[in-house]
Amino acid sequence: MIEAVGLTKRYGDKTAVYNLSFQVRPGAVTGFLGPNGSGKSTTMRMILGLDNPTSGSVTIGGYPYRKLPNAPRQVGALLDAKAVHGGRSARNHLLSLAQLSGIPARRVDEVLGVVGLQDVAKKRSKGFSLGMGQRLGIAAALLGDPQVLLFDEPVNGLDPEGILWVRNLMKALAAEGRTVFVSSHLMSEMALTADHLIVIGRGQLLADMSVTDFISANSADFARVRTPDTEPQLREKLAAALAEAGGHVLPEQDGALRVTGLPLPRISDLAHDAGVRLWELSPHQASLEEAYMRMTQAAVDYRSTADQKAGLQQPLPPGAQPPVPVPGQGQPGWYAPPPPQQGGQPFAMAPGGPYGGAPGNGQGAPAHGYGAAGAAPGTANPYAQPAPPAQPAAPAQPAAPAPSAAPVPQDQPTLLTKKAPAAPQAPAAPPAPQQAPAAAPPAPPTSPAAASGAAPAPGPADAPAAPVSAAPTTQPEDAR
Ligand SMILES: Nc1ncnc2c1ncn2[C@@H]1O[C@H](COP(=O)(O)OP(=O)(O)OP(=O)(O)O)[C@@H](O)[C@H]1O
Repeated sequence: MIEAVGLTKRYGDKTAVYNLSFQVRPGAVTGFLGPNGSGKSTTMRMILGLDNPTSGSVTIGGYPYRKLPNAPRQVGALLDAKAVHGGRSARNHLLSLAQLSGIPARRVDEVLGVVGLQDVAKKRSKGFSLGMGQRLGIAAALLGDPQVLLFDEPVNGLDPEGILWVRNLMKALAAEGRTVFVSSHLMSEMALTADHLIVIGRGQLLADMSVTDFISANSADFARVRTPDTEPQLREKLAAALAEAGGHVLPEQDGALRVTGLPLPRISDLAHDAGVRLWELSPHQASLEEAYMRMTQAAVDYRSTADQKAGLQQPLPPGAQPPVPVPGQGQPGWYAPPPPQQGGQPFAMAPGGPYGGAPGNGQGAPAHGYGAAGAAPGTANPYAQPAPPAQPAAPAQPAAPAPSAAPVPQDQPTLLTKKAPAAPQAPAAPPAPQQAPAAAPPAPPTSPAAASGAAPAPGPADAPAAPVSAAPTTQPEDAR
């Protein structure tokens, strides 16, 4: 198990990681998510003893990495696939790492086979493609057959077959009881690979929970309802009935309606009562990408001047007028419904019809769409997954890391409530971390070293380099 307690890292006046506490448990793939510059690599470097924390600590199996007995046999990592001696062949690169750690040469050939590089084992790695380099880095991480594995963006540059292979590899490693900690920006891939998520923003913990809980906590489940394409008036009629009954209704591009706030049986009954035939009525959950975007948007440092939400925005039906952004406020029209506990009220009835009405006023007045006038916020989740236990009270917010930090209110965007963008310069304190709703399982046994009660190894100077592609990155701190 990896355990961070109050982990903080400052580079001069830059706070890269602040007061981070989490556990990464064996037997699961734990995804490590966060926007660019949020501190993921810094955290991984501290886990691997490549950077010293300014304060706090991080241990693997109860030991700081540098004091871990026989660390290269217990921990493998891929931090930077390019950190190899390009003049060496793949095999020689792995062989040199193996020799440093007392790993037998036959293991080199084994891992070359595992990552599919056996045919190019004698080729110099400087001629490798990005994906081949990633495979070599993964081979290095696997070399010591470690119980704990860290991967920083392992699928970067891999082809679809390679991505599938990495996904299956991570899952297989976790299924063997290993601790697998993997960072990625590919949400669709994380949704398929990870069991648990640790999400950070601006160096601070935003969420520590299962993937399922994360999506539920940051989006509402919804229903898709479709009426016969040939009779558009039925769609209008149903939308009005659903809104009247307290539902929140959004048009989808293909003519269907996206409905939150009403359970499926109720939608069916309302359609029946209104004399509207249905071509589709199906339950849906927002994607991890939608939930992640919703959660982290207040903690994004590097944002394109182009509309970064374009692909997530609610598409408008033909002829509908797009919502008009309120100057100085966020873009209306988030695609993912807000989570129920955020009191999401995506739509209120627009005067003048479903797509008409005044531009959003930032308080819930719609620019388009259907909805119940004055629908109660916090409408129950329509698709009735078991409600998670009440979240424990959020811990007191830590002081902002930099003196200039300006607090930004917890972002609770709804489809109509627009958020004020973060102040351009001031690093904002991210929202209070979400805790896993379910009680954390008891901590499984720690790494073999700790479990066996082995005495800590000598100090840092004696710690052998890990047989990992992290090893060559041991440049002096602050050199970047
Ligand atoms: N050696 C260093 N010296 C100064 N600042 C650093 C150093 N290393 C990291 N930082 C800063 O710390 C912050 C966190 O960087 P880090 O690389 O950990 O983020 P990240 O989450 O891994 O980002 P990405 O997703 O883009 O890889 C950034 O603002 C970065 O510029």
